[in-house]
Amino acid sequence: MNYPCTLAKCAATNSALSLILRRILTPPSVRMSASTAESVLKSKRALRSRVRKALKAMYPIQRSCEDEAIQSIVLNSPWFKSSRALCAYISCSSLREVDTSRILSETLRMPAKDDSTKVAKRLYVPRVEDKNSHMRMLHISSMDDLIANSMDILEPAPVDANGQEREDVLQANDPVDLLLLPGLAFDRSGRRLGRGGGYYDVFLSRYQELARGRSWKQPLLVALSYSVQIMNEEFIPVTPTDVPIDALVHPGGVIPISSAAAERLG
Ligand SMILES: Nc1nc2c(c(=O)[nH]1)N(C=O)[C@@H](CNc1ccc(C(=O)N[C@@H](CCC(=O)O)C(=O)O)cc1)CN2
Ligand SMILES: Nc1ncnc2c1ncn2[C@@H]1O[C@H](COP(=O)(O)OP(=O)(O)OP(=O)(O)O)[C@@H](O)[C@H]1O
Repeated sequence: MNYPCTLAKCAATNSALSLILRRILTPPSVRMSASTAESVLKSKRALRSRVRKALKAMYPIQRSCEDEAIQSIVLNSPWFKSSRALCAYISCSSLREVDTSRILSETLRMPAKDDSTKVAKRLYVPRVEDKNSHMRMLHISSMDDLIANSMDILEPAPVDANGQEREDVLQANDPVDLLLLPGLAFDRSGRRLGRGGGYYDVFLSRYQELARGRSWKQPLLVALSYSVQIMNEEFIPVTPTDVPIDALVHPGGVIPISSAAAERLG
């Protein structure tokens, strides 16, 4: 019996198959030559490892100051206050991600009946479905809806406590107006480097296609970034499938990038 070896072969076959499938499904307009793709992949890997080190080197006090500043900027902004439905990540402190806990609890808090300045919001959070860059955004109504996955990131189970399937944002009747994105590196021109799974890029391109098909306004893509994660322009390597962000929130403020952001962020 040789289970681990068989499993390893299966995994290798699966990943080869998924590469072939991606090749077939990716239109020629977004393909790159094999050698360019390989060199971009290498530079992405090198940059990820550099940023991970920089994040690990941050003093905890610096991190918590930046977490507070970034969350306050989001919570006090008119574009967050007026949003009715959003997707946000559940931050993972061991990955040194910008904390979203205050934003999430504020999003889930129902407005007081006599408070006309706040609107009730619908919240969708990520759930990884498989290793082929497949992630869904599922509706939650409480932080108690979350359990830790194998990567130690909190995520919702597909069904709620009453046995009801959670709503998938791609199946919802109404659009989301805002997405709060994690990542490893960002720049002022809208480039974003993720952790390498392709989960967000695949999800974002699907959501944008859905919004186009339904003639919905595209949601604002806002990334949250510590100071050390902001790179000089053109430094982050990009491939045609990388989805650009609309705005960047860092401890010093908001950087509007796209024209949609300039309009909505003022
Ligand atoms: N909070 C949060 N949730 C998320 C994401 C995310 O980036 N942050 N994702 C966004 O995709 C998806 C999960 N993807 C993930 C991809 C890699 C790792 C991770 O642990 N990466 C390690 C390196 C692992 C390795 O290379 O061996 C790391 O980055 O240090 C975690 C989640 C969905 N949920
Ligand atoms: N829209 C897409 N369709 C098919 N494959 C994609 C798409 N977007 C990304 N990928 C693939 O996913 C893999 C990882 O991509 P990349 O390194 O850009 O991810 P990332 O931006 O670091 O991660 P994430 O998007 O999860 O934050 C690559 O093999 C890439 O080709």
